[in-house]
Amino acid sequence: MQHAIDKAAALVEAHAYIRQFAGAVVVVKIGGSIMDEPDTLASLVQDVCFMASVGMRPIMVHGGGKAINAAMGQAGLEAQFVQGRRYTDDRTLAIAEHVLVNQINKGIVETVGTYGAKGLGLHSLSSCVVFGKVLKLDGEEGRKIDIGLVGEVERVNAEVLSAVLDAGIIPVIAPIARDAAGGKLNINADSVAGHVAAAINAEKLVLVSDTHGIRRSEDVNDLASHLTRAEIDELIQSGIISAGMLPKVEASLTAVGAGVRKAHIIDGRIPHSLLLEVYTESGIGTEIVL
Ligand SMILES: Nc1ncnc2c1ncn2[C@@H]1O[C@H](COP(=O)(O)OP(=O)(O)O)[C@@H](O)[C@H]1O
Ligand SMILES: CC(=O)N[C@@H](CCC(=O)OP(=O)(O)O)C(=O)O
Repeated sequence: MQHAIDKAAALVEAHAYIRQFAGAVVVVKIGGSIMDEPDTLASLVQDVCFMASVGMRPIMVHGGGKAINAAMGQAGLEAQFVQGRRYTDDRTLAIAEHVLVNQINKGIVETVGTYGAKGLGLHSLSSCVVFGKVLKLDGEEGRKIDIGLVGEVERVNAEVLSAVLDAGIIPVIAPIARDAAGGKLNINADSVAGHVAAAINAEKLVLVSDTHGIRRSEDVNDLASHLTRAEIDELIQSGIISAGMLPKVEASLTAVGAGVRKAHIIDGRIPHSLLLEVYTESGIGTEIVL
């Protein structure tokens, strides 16, 4: 009996948040790091569909770095990353687009359908909503680092996104952008999510990855529940925040800097971590604040 009463209490707790977030846009970025297990991905998509059915307006942005690595390996190419971004030549771009758009995006849209919601893939082979220019990374002594056909976001078509949301459809965005000349650029999916959240004035940005949160030291259990821009800068300088975490903190700061109320990094391997973050009092993961 107590178990049943606890379940009802969880629903009542959720009710307050369901009312608070009615109509609010939340951008959920799904990292390739949690896509190994189809059940984990499906459960996350189910959570997003739940959010839509209780009145939120979720937008999904997905990555797929691990799957691209595997496809590159099969093609005899070695993946190289600089500051969390993949060095991308023509062949790599073609592989990344195929994996991200034809496999992952398509799969997520189909899964949305199985949970009774409607998803629409927005990407380089359909209606693209993300436009970019070539990204040059900052190197030592003011030098710029060229990593090929990698982009940074210049513009997000928020009008198209709003129209899709107004139609009750969940946008599912893949991180291959168009450039001004009609070419394509590979953009880190966290960066895309941060700019999408900023452009559409989202309430929240949630980056779902394979870590309980951001480590503050070498100790894997030393996780931060909150981090400010100054603390993040220090952790980058000391090398504690590195690799794939770099674009996540940058994206979170882009979003909160533009007025998005909350940016979170949560662990998608915890069942229903997304619902726990949005609909309960006990926040999980790391929240990035200004
Ligand atoms: N300070 C840190 N705290 C937590 N994870 C970190 C940190 N610095 C680097 N990382 C790495 O970032 C990874 C997440 O980035 P990434 O592999 O690109 O994930 P995703 O595919 O979800 O975008 C973690 O698994 C971890 O290895
Ligand atoms: C330029 C760049 O790095 N693009 C990423 C796009 C996919 C991505 O970001 O996937 P995750 O979210 O799984 O890391 C890449 O090629 O891996």
